[in-house]
Amino acid sequence: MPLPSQHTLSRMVVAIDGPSGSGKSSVSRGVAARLGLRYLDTGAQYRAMTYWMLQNKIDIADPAAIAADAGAPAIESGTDPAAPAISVDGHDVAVAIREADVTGAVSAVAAVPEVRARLIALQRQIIGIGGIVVEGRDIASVVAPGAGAKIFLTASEDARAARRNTENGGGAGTVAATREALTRRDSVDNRTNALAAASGAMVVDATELTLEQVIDQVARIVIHAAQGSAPNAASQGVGLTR
Ligand SMILES: Nc1ncnc2c1ncn2[C@@H]1O[C@H](COP(=O)(O)OP(=O)(O)OP(=O)(O)O)[C@@H](O)[C@H]1O
Ligand SMILES: Nc1ccn([C@H]2C[C@H](O)[C@@H](COP(=O)(O)O)O2)c(=O)n1
Repeated sequence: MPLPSQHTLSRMVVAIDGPSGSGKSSVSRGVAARLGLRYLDTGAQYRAMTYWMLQNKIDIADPAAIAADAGAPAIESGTDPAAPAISVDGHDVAVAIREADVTGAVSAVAAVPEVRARLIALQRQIIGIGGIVVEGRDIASVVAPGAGAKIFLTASEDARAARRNTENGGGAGTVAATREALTRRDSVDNRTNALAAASGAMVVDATELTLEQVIDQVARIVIHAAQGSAPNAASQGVGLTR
């Protein structure tokens, strides 16, 4: 397959949405690295906002309190897929935002409209003229509805829980707990953003695919989109929503 011109790709916005643990970060970074694009993890920004709220003892059960401070933290995201970076008020929080306290609170913070308005504006500023893979929950539907390629990445709950459990170094006994936590977060997140494919998104089911196979499939979709042609969905095991 001929590659599109570098100019076309350099303006491309690739939106990757999907439920928790479906592989958005791993796939987005892999695709961005392969195609020479930037990378933005919007979930990390919601986590960074949540980290700041917890550090500053804001009551996360009180949406008005969260809203009042939504403009306070200075959040900066790096866009190198080889070294994703995130800082709050100048401090590197890449590790801290993955801790259980932030994971347990982030859905409540992300549901506050003032938080979303602030972070969506920041995301659009970073996206700029394009050349970027952006992952989250509302990228194709809200943040960048004009994205040149839209992917809804999914996988079965069992596969997502098993993969996350392996990542956390857990034994087989904790898969059920991981699955429950993941399902609970999806169900709260689903009230803020429907966890469903946006109009025009290609659905990629990663349940039976290796990470490398998913990156191949998504990179192919992006290249086809940049060439202005439709990929052969049937031969790639992907579906297009209209
Ligand atoms: N196709 C795959 N096969 C096997 N493991 C995978 C696959 N895709 C992702 N993984 C692994 O699954 C785990 C979750 O992936 P990742 O963090 O990329 O998901 P995510 O959708 O970004 O999650 P979250 O929304 O919670 O941030 C990681 O350990 C990753 O290496
Ligand atoms: N565009 C986005 C991205 C993320 N969120 C929320 C939902 C998640 O629970 C949380 C953390 O995201 P993750 O790091 O798990 O991908 O942030 C959102 O509402 N919109």
